[in-house]
Amino acid sequence: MIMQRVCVIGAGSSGIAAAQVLQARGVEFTCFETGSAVGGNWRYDNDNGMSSAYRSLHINTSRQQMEFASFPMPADLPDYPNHAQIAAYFDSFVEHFGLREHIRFQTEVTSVRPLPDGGYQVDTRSTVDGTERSETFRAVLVANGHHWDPRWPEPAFPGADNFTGTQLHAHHYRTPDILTGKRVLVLGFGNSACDIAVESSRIADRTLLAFRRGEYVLPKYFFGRPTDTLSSPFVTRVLPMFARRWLLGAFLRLKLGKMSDYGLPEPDHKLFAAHPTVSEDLLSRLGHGDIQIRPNIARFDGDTVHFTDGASEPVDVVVYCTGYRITFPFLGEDMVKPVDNQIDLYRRIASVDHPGLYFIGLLQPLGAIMPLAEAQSAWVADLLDGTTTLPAPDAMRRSITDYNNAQRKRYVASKRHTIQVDFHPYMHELKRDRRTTSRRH
Ligand SMILES: NC(=O)C1=CN([C@@H]2O[C@H](COP(=O)(O)OP(=O)(O)OC[C@H]3O[C@@H](n4cnc5c(N)ncnc54)[C@H](OP(=O)(O)O)[C@@H]3O)[C@@H](O)[C@H]2O)C=CC1
Repeated sequence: MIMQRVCVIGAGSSGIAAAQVLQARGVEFTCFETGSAVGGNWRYDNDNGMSSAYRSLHINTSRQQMEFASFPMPADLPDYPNHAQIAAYFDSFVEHFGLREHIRFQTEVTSVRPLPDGGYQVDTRSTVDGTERSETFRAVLVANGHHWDPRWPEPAFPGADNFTGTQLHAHHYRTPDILTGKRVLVLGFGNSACDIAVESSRIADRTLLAFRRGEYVLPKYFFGRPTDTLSSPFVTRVLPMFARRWLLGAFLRLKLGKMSDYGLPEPDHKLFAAHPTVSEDLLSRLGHGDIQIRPNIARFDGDTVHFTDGASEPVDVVVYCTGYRITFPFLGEDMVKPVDNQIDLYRRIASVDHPGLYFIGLLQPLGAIMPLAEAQSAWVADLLDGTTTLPAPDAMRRSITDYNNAQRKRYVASKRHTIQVDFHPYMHELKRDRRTTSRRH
């Protein structure tokens, strides 16, 4: 039997990007989605249970940066749309390209197994009536997202089990009413922590923001323009990293001063050495005294949180904004098992050991994922329709090692920095690959 079809797992922003590209390239495919709608993380209260979106969520990359190249966002949307506007955009993307009929909704992928003669067996289960099905595909594009499986502090803080207050992860946070009048502690210094601390600071009795490492808090605007529009393929080509670092550092100093001017510790790393923390509001909430800074949690005792500086105070609610684990429940551990979020893929897309297994949108860019997922899908489509081939496995492994070494040099060691890419250089790398008939190391 000749397997023609390709499987796409997930109909979030990356899955629908893949679907559009495959359809345009005439590659037959079926996309499976656990929930009843497209949009993944950007679908508030998604019935697939995997969205981490909270009611007040606005994207922190600009509309101009996040739109698909094949389908611009409506120009009347704000610079930083909210989740409902983004989900509506994805709905219209799917309608425009007629992709809905290729998406099998309310169908969970339970297992993906390689077949002895190539291709994959994909097992699914209907979330409506439990019907199970097995089908074969010549390739699998995994687009199940990486912001849905909450990472709780590892190891848990001593005494956490007996803490008498409420503990929740940012993944489960939806609306601020649960914080009203409470003594709230938000842990972490990523974008979830900033958004939730700011929201808490308006209604809680007291808001503490605790973290183990200082960050640069980037504003959403510079010179009246969304911050990420200051970068471009031209800028990243002509200015080396040290020059971009110097320039952004100078802009930041001019606009905001130093982080310590707001009572924050100065970061112990250079700019661009951590995933950007973007907030227009955090610094002013600190200035108003409505958020107070604390070091990391050391332990819990009843309703009291002890911090690493020896201080302690009573807290009612702890919101863990400690990031997410990269997991693939449908892939056997013998296939792909990220350890501490480390996953080795050629160009952050292709499995070396499992030909035909690709990952779309498994990236954390300095920029937005959506156009990169679209470009990755075109890169994969070249392989699927035979336009190009992959390099030899050894060359791919060398490339992966180079990438991992560069990551270690560039970024603060953290489980949140294993899949980072720079938007324009990565886009350029994919385009350069596509211009060659055989992918080189
Ligand atoms: N508006 C938007 O568009 C938003 C986008 N996002 C995106 O979602 C993704 C996830 O963001 P987020 O949820 O903030 O998670 P992140 O992984 O970005 O940040 C996790 C934070 O928790 C800290 N942390 C982890 N473990 C511990 C621990 N045991 N003790 C103390 N601190 C710990 C990390 O510190 P360390 O750095 O030291 O590891 C880091 O500060 C990011 O890509 C982010 O940009 C999130 C929210 C809003």
